[in-house]
This record gives sequence, C-alpha cells and structure tokens, in this order.
Amino acid sequence: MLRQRAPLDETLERLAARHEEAGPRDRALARAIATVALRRLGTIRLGLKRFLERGLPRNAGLLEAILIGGAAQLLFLDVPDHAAVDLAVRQARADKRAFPYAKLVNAVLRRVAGARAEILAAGEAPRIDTPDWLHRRWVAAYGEAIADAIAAANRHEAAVDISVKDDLPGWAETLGAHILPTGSLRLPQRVPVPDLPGYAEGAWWVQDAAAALPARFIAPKAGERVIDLCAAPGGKTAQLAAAGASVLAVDRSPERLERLAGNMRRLSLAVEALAADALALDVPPADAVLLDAPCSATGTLRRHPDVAWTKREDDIASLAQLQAQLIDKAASLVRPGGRLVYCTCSLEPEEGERQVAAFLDRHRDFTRLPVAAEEIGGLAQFITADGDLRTLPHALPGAEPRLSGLDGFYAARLVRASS
Ligand SMILES: C[S@@+](CC[C@H](N)C(=O)[O-])C[C@H]1O[C@@H](n2cnc3c(N)ncnc32)[C@H](O)[C@@H]1O
Repeated sequence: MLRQRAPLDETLERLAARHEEAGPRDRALARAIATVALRRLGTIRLGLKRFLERGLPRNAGLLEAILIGGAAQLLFLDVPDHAAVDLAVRQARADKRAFPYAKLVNAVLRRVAGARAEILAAGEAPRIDTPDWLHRRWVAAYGEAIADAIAAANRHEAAVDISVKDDLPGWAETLGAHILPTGSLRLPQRVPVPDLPGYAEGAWWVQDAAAALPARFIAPKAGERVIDLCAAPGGKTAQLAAAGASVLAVDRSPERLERLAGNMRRLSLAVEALAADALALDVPPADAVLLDAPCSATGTLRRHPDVAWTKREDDIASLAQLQAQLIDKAASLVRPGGRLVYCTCSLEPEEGERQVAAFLDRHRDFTRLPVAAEEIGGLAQFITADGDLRTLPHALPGAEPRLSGLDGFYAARLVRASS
C-alpha cells in the first residue's frame, strides 16, 4: 500500500480474493494489523529506526513491510511477542529478496519488544503519526493546538455511525446506540454491521455523523428534482431520496454506482442511477444539485488511516483544479432560484473554504445561503463566520475516544438568482 499508494480497503479486498483459504479470523487479524500499522506508522518507524543502525538495506523486497507489520503487533496489538516475531521471520523467509534478512528481522523485532515502553513514550506526541507536510498544513489552517488535537483524534479508531430512515428513538433503543445531537446514531459496540437488526430490511445505513450533514442543507420538498453529482456509494443519495426528492445519482465509476444501486435496493429507495462523467453530463437543470466532490479525504483519517500515507501534498492542488471544474459544471445544472450544496471530506481550505470563495467570485449569480445552527442540532461551533459547515475530527467529545469525534467535513449552500 505504501509503495503503490493503494487504498487499504481495496487492497484487503484484493488480497482476500487471492487467499480464499484465509478464514474470517485471519482476515480480521490482517485488517487489524494493517490498520494499526498505518494509524501509528510514525511511532513504528521511530521504533524500528533505533535498531536499524545502518538503515534499511536496499532491494530487500518486503522487508520493510514485514518489520512494520511485526512492530505493529508488538507495540499495539494483543498478540504474543513470540507469535508476532515468528510470523515476521516466516514472512521474510518466504520472500526471495527479504530471505537474507530473516535473522535481522528476528533480532530487530525482539529488541522492539524489549523496548516497548520507551518506543511508546517516544511516540507520545500525536503529531508523530501524522506526515509532516499534513501537520504543517493543519497548523497553517487551524493553529498548532487544533492541529495537535486533530492528530490525537486520528490515533483512535472511529465508532460506527448510522443514519435512520425514521423512528430515531426506536432504532436507538433496538440497537443500543447513542443519539448524537446531529441526529445520527452512534454504536458503542464493535459488531459486524450486517448482523444488526434493521440492516437487512433497510431501515438504516452506515454514515459518519459529519457526512450526514451536507445533504440536509438541500432540504428538498417532496418531488423536487435533485442531482447528486458524485453519488456513490450513496449515503447522501439515500438521505435525499428518503426526504422525498426525485434523485438522479451520477458517478463516474460503474463499480461504485453498482454498490449505490445495491444500497438503494436494500433501503427500498427509488433513484435514477447514471454512470457518467459529471463534467460531460447533459441533463436539464434541477431544483438542487449536491456536489460531494472527490477530494484528498484528509478529514477521514480516523476511518481511513491509509490516506495520510498514500496521498501527497501535490495531490491537493490537482484535486482542487478538478473540484473547480466540477463546481462550475454543477452550477450550470441548477435552475434559476435553485440550490447548490458543495462539500468535501477534506480539512484542506483549498478544497473547501477557498474553493467556494473562488466560485462566488466567478459566479455573480450565486450567493451563499448560510447554514443555521438548528439545521445541525444546534452545534453553532461547526459554522464558520461565512455561514458554512466546518467540522473537525476532534470535536464532539464522547465518553471515550472511540465514541468521540466525527469526520472533518466542509459544506457550503449556495443559491442561484431567480433570473
Ligand atoms: C466523496 S465520494 C462520494 C461519496 C458519496 N456522495 C456518498 O455520500 O456516499 C466521490 C465520488 O466521486 C466520483 N467521481 C469522481 N470524479 C467524478 C466525475 N468526474 N464525475 C462523476 N463522478 C466522479 C467517485 O467515483 C466517487 O464515488
């Protein structure tokens, strides 16, 4: 993943398909190792460096990945030391290029196990697990203290949040879930989601509490036509359809759109789904358009720790360029008097606040319709001076770190002049 900048979920799916012999417990362990390795990569690398006096040998195949996976278990998982070391040594022996280093793997990991307390103390500052370039950007955007709080929040696994079609209190009771002020449910327990009551019959869907906010700003009246331009896998499409809108869900990726269609079938929500490049879309203007634009996703590191290490700083400029094209296209699909909601799950102002400021400069026929605190459960701290939504991962404190926080999201609601 680190070398190929490949996403964690896709990689695990690909490997699971290739290793059918692995049972659910092996898969769950593989996921746990990979996830914690990415979440705590800075600390792990710091720990390994102590005992690799001459650095990593070149052309050593999977050696670095084997060491990282081994150290992740020794430092952060409840795996017996001998099992973690033994597995790593066997992995080294099984890889042609890492084979000559099997003894080194054994020695380094034993020393990591012996120095566990010191390594964890050295990695105490949360920023160690955030790439420098990203932390620097958060300091510039939010100041040092908030940047550190975001980094600290990202070190914890996030709880599962749920959006319900209706009967929020009833489902909270059935699922034993907390009702968040924003109107999402948060599950305290770790359980396979498809086994929970209400999943199979389509009473609810998984959606982060922050991700559930932007679609609400559309506030569709029954029967209004809404275009969801980057729709898959459909969390926001479901909200719009459940609110009574007639939705056209567009996504460039046929595979992801297939997942959207499956989700809508499970939820018994009728939407029109179209696999197409939004930039080339040729449909009549709608009452409202939602653009949940492709972005760096730096607001989702609690759920996707791979993003911190697979994205590069220059990705942000190219994504911002694509977002500018997409928001201009989205604007052309809004009827006079209609609404446009633009959102991203990024913490980077170039993909949020600055994107919308530049849009408003280019499009004098659009104005902002500020978000009101009542629309987001009274959480006025999530509304910027301009009236946009800005959530940060360390906000929304809960009883314990895993039950705290929400994804970092930005959203703005814009209205097109009537004529
Ligand atoms: C942030 S995700 C959308 C998440 C979705 N709105 C939800 O709530 O479940 C962005 C999506 O944009 C799609 N996408 C990227 N570029 C696109 C384009 N030019 N046209 C249409 N879809 C695009 C991607 O395939 C991806 O599914």
